[in-house]
Amino acid sequence: MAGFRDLDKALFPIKHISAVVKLFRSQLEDTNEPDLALLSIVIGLIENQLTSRSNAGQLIDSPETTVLPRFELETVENLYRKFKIVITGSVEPNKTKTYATRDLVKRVSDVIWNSLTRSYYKDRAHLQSLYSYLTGSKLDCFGVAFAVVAGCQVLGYDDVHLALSEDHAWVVFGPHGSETAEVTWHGKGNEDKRGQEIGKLDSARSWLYVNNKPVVCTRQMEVAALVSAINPSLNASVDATEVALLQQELLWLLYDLGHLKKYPMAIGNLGDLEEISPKRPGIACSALFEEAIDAARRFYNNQHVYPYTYQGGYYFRNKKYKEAFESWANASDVIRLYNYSRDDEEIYKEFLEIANEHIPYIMKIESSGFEANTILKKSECFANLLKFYDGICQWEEGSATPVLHIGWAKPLVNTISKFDADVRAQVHIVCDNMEEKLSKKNGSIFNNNNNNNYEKEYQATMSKSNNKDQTTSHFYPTIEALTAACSE
Ligand SMILES: CC1(C)CN=C(N2CCN(c3ncnc4sc(CCF)cc34)CC2)S1
Repeated sequence: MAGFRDLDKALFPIKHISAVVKLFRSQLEDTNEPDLALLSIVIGLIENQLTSRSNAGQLIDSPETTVLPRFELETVENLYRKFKIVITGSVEPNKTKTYATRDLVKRVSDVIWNSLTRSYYKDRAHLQSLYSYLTGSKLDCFGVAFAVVAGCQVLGYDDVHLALSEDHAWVVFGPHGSETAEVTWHGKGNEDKRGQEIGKLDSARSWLYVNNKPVVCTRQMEVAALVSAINPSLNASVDATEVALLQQELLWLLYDLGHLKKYPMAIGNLGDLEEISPKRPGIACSALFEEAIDAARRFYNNQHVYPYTYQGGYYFRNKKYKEAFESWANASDVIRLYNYSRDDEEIYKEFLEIANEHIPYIMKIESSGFEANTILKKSECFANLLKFYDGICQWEEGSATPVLHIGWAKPLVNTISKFDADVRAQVHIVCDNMEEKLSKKNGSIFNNNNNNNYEKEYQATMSKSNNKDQTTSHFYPTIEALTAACSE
């Protein structure tokens, strides 16, 4: 581990954002073991100081001139030392340079777990860093997983790494990261599974474990995870701009060093920040959302949903409704292969908001009669809408827990009825991929899909369906399910 070196200490007392970027740069460039505990304490200290005081609205213009309250070296050193003592006081360091064991990982998780405050509001903001852990004995579920990895780094286990799905975090360890272990809890009222292997049971088919295509972090990607977890919010509606600027600068540093290449959500986070306040001429935020999608397609066999909802949300906010429908149809194309389980509430809420808030809002605007080239005349919009709803129907099929209810069907029927018959008639539905559909029933879909055939399949489909005069949409035979839902 790089440790807290004299050249890092020389940057203190920290008064500007640029000094924090320098600290991160030296940790990321000078060593292949950036010190997770040090960086998490520094970021947590800054975030907590700047989001607890009422200093909203300070004029921010650049990383060099934005004045931060002084962050003293001594404060950071004391917390850093405290973390080392908490960890090495309970678990013996790895003197023999061996791989971590399941027992070791579980013991580090127990040290963190048993030192947390008995009961507190787990979803509160600013509970993700070691600063929160060391000063308030509180961590959120991501923060516990991160703290376990930072603890294993302190003990000298460089094989223990953070594994991230779109709504959960765990660790990998052992030769080539071949072992997995739960180290934190997930969701409300669920018994934690700490110490157990990942996704051996039916949970393997839930979105929560992304069909065993998690983002497995390097140390540098673990730094990207702590930077992504920075939460600039002062309250529900106001952000501390200097914290948002710091997060954006650090994400660009990680991007430029190549550490976001396999981390779609971090690229998406940077895209969201760039939409609000562009810092990098030449890289539009829309290009970042596309980059996140490409990374998910290339490295995670297109099993992640969020890259498409980052992009769909961007198009929606910018009134590009035709493009938003396409992104949301692609998001639905991912979820359809999963089985919905009780652990998947977060993505359920995401699709519910798109289907029952965003799409009805767009329909209202587009049918107000003042839109010249309204999307209601575009067959590809209708096709993408059907594909969006069809994917959700397929998600439900074969799942123990139902997804759709009458609350979904009303906006759905209302939306479809807004398209004229002649527009609907232009959509030719080709029912193919029957074998893919059937194999989902008996669970084999996740086996042959593991050979990452998404890229080949994607290219083949794209080359086939580029005829201009009509919209040929590749659907799966659940249009019946869809129309049945409509007639309810
Ligand atoms: C399109 C969206 C609704 C916008 N923000 C989204 N996210 C915000 C940032 N998120 C994340 N960003 C970076 N890394 C991670 S790891 C993780 C699972 C818990 F550990 C979540 C997450 C989660 C997803 S998805």
